[in-house]
Amino acid sequence: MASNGDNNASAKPPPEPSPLRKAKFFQANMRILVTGGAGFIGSHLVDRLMQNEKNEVIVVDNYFTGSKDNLKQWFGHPRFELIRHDVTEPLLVEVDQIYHLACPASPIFYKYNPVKTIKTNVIGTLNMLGLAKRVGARILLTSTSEVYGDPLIHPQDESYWGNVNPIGVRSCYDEGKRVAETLMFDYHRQHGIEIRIARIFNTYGPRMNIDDGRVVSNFIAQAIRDEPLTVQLPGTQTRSFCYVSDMVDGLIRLMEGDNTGPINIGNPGEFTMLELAENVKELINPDVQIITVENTPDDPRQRKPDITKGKITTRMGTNDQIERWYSPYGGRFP
Ligand SMILES: NC(=O)c1ccc[n+]([C@@H]2O[C@H](COP(=O)([O-])OP(=O)(O)OC[C@H]3O[C@@H](n4cnc5c(N)ncnc54)[C@H](O)[C@@H]3O)[C@@H](O)[C@H]2O)c1
Ligand SMILES: O=c1ccn([C@@H]2O[C@H](COP(=O)(O)OP(=O)(O)O[C@H]3OC[C@@H](O)[C@H](O)[C@H]3O)[C@@H](O)[C@H]2O)c(=O)[nH]1
Repeated sequence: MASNGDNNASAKPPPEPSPLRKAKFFQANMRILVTGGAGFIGSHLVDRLMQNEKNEVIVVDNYFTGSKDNLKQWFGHPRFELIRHDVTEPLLVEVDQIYHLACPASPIFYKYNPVKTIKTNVIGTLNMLGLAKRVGARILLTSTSEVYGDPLIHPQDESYWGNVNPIGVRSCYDEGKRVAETLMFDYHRQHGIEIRIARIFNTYGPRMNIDDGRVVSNFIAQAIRDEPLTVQLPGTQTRSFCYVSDMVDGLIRLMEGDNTGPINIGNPGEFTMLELAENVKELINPDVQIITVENTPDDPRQRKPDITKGKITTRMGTNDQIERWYSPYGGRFP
């Protein structure tokens, strides 16, 4: 009987490992979980992550405000998985990074079921931190400029602790995100979890739901439908709008960098809501009317990010034009 050694003498040598392994920039494959990945920002983030062939992407979403349609380009792709799951329930998947976005973002949606919103922020973030701890993953939370509430300093930098009503109709979201940030830092200090916190400022772009209720999509939808643009009183309140691709750049750079945050990510170009309405009117429908309507309680009167810290960690976008968004989005209107 021939020995194993005799057999091997005529066998081919094993194949060489891929030359990529010896390359200077070789990285092992990365499995990345994106919660809320069927939503507006999440689906753009997934698109960008999928462009890197070393990434496998798992999306979990309960489709409250998101849609499978936002991800249909990835259905059937071998590096992509989509799971219907509510983050208020525990989840076990083996991943290296977690982008934790799951949470309704538009005020009309987060106020619709406030108890669910706070559960999503608190229990959802606890579950994702538990997962990060168990599998040793780095986790990034998409927090918000709303942690500054109705800010008493302007522009807002990360050292400001905010001016938030703890019992108001926006508190389920604002205070929910503040607790989520607390949980992130407690897991970091107590369990050594690698954390990243992005404080996102108002973001706009394609795939915002037409009935989303946020101001940019509202005004553009109204202008296209020839309905009056509804400026909520007083109209002098300000926001600073960031285009979604710049936001995604910032989030990925924050995840890949060394800074835990919190880091403001946004565009410091600041507009009053009246100015925004006039801008949309001029660009889309010069004949449309602008009217003023009642506002909702606790609406922040001014908001503009100080992005000094973010510039070091991420690359901020320029002051984008509405047209840049309007043309790809226009095709989706009825
Ligand atoms: N868009 C902005 O201007 C803005 C500003 C500040 C912070 N953020 C944060 O960024 C994240 C994404 O915002 P967006 O604008 O893409 O909102 P979005 O509403 O379009 O997306 C949120 C996604 O989370 C999903 N989701 C909600 N609750 C869930 C739950 N319990 N379990 C699983 N999935 C759930 C929704 O179905 C949706 O797909 C949110 O965390 C939001 O708080 C957004
Ligand atoms: O039709 C409208 C809608 C809104 N507005 C005004 O536009 C401003 C912006 O309102 P939006 O609903 O777009 O968004 P907000 O800035 O209140 O909250 C937003 O900011 C932080 C994020 O975390 C939230 O997810 C996001 O929705 C508010 O002052 C509001 O009063 C109008 O004037 N007309």
